[in-house]
Amino acid sequence: MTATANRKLVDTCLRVFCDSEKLAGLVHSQTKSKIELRACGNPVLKLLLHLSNAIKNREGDFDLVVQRLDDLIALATEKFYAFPFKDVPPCWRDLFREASLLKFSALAVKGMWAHRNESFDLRTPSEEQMDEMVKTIDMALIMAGPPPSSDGQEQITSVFDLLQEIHEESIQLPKHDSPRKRRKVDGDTGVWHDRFPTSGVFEPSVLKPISKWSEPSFDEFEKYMLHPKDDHIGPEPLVIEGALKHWPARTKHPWKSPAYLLSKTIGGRRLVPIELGRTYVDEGWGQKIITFKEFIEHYILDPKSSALATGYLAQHDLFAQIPSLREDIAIPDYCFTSPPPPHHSSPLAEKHSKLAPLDEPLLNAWFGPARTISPLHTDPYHNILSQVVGRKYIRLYAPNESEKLYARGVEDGGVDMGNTSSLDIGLLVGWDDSEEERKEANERFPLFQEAEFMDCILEEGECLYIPVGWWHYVRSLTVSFSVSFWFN
Ligand SMILES: O=C(O)CCC(=O)C(=O)O
Ligand SMILES: [Fe+2]
Repeated sequence: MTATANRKLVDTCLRVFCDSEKLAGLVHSQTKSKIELRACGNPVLKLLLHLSNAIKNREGDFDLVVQRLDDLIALATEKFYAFPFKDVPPCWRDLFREASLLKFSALAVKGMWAHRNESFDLRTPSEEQMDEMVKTIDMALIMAGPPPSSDGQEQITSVFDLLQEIHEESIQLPKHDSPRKRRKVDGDTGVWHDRFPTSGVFEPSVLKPISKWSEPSFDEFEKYMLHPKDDHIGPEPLVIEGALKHWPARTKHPWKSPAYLLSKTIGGRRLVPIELGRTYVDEGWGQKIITFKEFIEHYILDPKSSALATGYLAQHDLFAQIPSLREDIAIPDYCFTSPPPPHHSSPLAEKHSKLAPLDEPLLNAWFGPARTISPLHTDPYHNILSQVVGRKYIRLYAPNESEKLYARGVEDGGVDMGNTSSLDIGLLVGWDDSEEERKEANERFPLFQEAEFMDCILEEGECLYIPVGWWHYVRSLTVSFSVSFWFN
């Protein structure tokens, strides 16, 4: 019941997020954080403690408390721009996270606790208050990363579960309302569609089809990898049919249904990072963080009329962020086989073979409209790319074709793009641009046409095994949702 969820949520905020001892720990910890935060002035930490007490004791003007917390978040954000993202000193991440959790607490207490006495007014927060709460805590996760302790991570997960519960409770309509009305989430189109459109865009012909195998067993797949046809090349890509049959995402919890995805994301309020622009090597490419609902509404369901750039939720660990979606899928057994070391010798292969073994496969979501393009690149892991919704054209080149594929190098700013090719396959093959442009591009990259490839259209429900180091170019033909499982 919402009342219980409300109570638990407020309790977590007051007991955990506003815990002065935890915040004081930040002040007194012997880490670099302390020194750096001290350098910017102990007042920052004092203010944090002061605001936390104000929330805990429900003293003062909460709007003002939120404003001061916004100032602290802005101070931390400024530092995020002063460093490459991965080098942002932990203290600024800590400040961002703690100030955000306090802001969340202030919003939650304000939205749900009406009186200043010990009894709850069991009020359901308004839509706007829910929007603001979810945004605040999701931004903290995305910008600052999850809290370092597993306790801290569990607390955040349970807060999202409670918010989900409160949301579900709030959309329960009285019995006499029709089910049709229940699904109404979108003001413009009235009702969310029950499934994403299946219409497609231009479809390249498959010229060198990759072999297919229906549900190989664990042993059969391991043998396939260990005893390749050509010893110089090693295991080749393989389309695996039937392996996703039992995934809830393909059966009772259909990811092809926008309404289902929205229901899992607190009514589409969860934030996701989106890549914008044709491909990540194009000029003008960028990223932004938007709500799941905005993404589905503007970039997936209505990509043309919105006149926006293509948006792609690409290479994002959505399942760490939303664990209930993780329950709709299963790591394919194939990821637990022991693949052979790279068969070819190259600096890239050397780098791959030095990577520490993963404890668990790395999961990533790839969700977007028709015509997202992942340019030709390699990854340092084997991959089972699983197609949950829609279809994709995929073209692969063996590692020993690398000289014909014009890998980029270290670019301005020191970013190593050695795993990404300079080639725009769509342009070179003539799918996307004029004949003249195609010719010109081929003159610039004369070896490209000699490179041997294999290709496929990965259909809904199929997986593609991509061996480590193989170049791949991926182009969605319809709305598409794939999950990649990287393993070694
Ligand atoms: O599906 C895509 O767009 C790219 C997938 C990919 O590159 C991968 O899973 O490694
Ligand atoms: Fe990849």
